[in-house]
Amino acid sequence: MSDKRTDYISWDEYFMGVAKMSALRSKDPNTQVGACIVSNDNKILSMGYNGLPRGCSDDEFPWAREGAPLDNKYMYTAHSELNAILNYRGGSLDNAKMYVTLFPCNECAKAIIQAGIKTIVYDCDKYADTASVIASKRMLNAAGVRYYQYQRTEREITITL
Ligand SMILES: O=c1ccn([C@H]2C[C@H](O)[C@@H](COP(=O)(O)O)O2)c(=O)[nH]1
Ligand SMILES: [Zn+2]
Repeated sequence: MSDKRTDYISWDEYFMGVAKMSALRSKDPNTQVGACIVSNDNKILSMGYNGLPRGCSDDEFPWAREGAPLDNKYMYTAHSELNAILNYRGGSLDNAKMYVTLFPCNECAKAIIQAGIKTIVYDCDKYADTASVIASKRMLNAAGVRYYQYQRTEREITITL
């Protein structure tokens, strides 16, 4: 009889866990988003989280949600999905899968489609009623990108760092 552990995490828990861990790097006070791109043979290819572009100080640019366009975060934040795509230093992302903690917006959907990613596994869809997410789903459907919601297992993991 084998002594193999049986309570190891599943692939989905592993990759969504990595996406959630990446999100912890975000400085956004309201919504932290993490993404993890995975190959067909379950290799992690890249990761990303929402944050300011290189050279743009986290302390100098605004994090507010409200106010004039130049005084809130939306003009400046690079989204986690785009960062994960841009962080990839290998060849092609054709047929890869993306695990992401928030459903991708329309701009990220464009980048995902153009990168050749074919599957999205998302956790939260809190902006489902917005034009951005409706447009995103319309483009993903047209482009044949499959997406489905991560099924939470409610497993809790404590990591001492
Ligand atoms: O596809 C997406 C959509 C949004 N984000 C980031 C951009 C912002 O930093 C937050 C959203 O902030 P709210 O305060 O919830 O409006 O999420 C992303 O990374 N990817
Ligand atoms: Zn986006």
